[in-house]
Amino acid sequence: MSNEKIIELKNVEVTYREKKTLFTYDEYTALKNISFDLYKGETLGIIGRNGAGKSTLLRVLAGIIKPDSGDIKIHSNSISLMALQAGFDPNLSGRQNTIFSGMVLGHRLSYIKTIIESIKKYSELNDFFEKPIKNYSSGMLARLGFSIAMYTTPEVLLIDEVLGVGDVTFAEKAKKSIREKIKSDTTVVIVSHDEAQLKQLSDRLVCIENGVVLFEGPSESVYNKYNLIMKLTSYGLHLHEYVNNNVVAFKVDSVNPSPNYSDLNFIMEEDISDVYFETKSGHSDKVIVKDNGFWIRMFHDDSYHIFLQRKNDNKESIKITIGY
Ligand SMILES: Nc1ncnc2c1ncn2[C@@H]1O[C@H](COP(=O)(O)OP(=O)(O)OP(=O)(O)O)[C@@H](O)[C@H]1O
Repeated sequence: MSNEKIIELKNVEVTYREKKTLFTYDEYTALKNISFDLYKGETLGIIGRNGAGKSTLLRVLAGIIKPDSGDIKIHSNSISLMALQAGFDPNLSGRQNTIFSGMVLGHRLSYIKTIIESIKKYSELNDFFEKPIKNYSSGMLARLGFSIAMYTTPEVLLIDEVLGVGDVTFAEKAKKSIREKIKSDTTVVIVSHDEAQLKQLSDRLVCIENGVVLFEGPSESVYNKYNLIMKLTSYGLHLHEYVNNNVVAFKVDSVNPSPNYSDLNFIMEEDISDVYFETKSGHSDKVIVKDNGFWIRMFHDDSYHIFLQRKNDNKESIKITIGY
């Protein structure tokens, strides 16, 4: 990874508009105030639950969607979005779509002709490669998209949920190829629900929730915070706010819910000296920290501001706000 920025996003906002009646529209803001930079050669993972805005973000990075407001600077003319059914013409064959995709990526026809048989072989589509892709299954489409991206070597490869495509053998082959791309100069952005694998492959993770970047930073740290949200929400609790400086990781180790309260056990990755909380209803107290973990009892009719104080750092406290 270098210090050279390949894509820069500043306060990007995207709103989908669907016509309702002649004069009215349904609007949905899928991305709000998104700012981050993508660096040359890095592998960035994007995590977030269903509907968080991940695919929309990839489409913005690919230049397919223009932001409604904010700024995007793309310093590359070779970006490939690998997604199920991205940018293919359903009436053209696999071969014709391959040629078309290659040309969109800036390759000459003579060059595409030298790699097209390798793409066909890699895709394992055999005779289907010559047939219109409208007859393909979603796994076959993904295999075609994947194979094209592997051989046309874009400078930036955006991968949307296609790591586990096809049968087990193809999926394994695909993962191996991705690892090779990651080792090369290619800049890779991956969206996947296989979070453990995402953590393994990525240098950095961005976690989005409801269209905003919630956390961004080293994979392990972001992954742990994301797990925290998942765990809290699976028990009906909401994480309202999280304020820190990006490097602290913590997870909820166990939760014992009762009808009136949840006992939450937080485990911290680094040295904390103090924890105290305040509730919306005005209750506040100190919490005992032991082996970098602490329990907190959260009553369901309140929400909690939890302040974590790091050891050797008197100035900075981390604040999380959780509640129903
Ligand atoms: N073309 C569209 N028109 C209207 N709303 C859309 C459109 N595409 C996406 N959305 C909405 O925007 C939000 C973000 O969608 P997006 O596909 O980016 O989420 P995602 O994080 O990729 O989800 P998933 O993990 O389920 O694929 C969702 O609420 C979705 O319903």
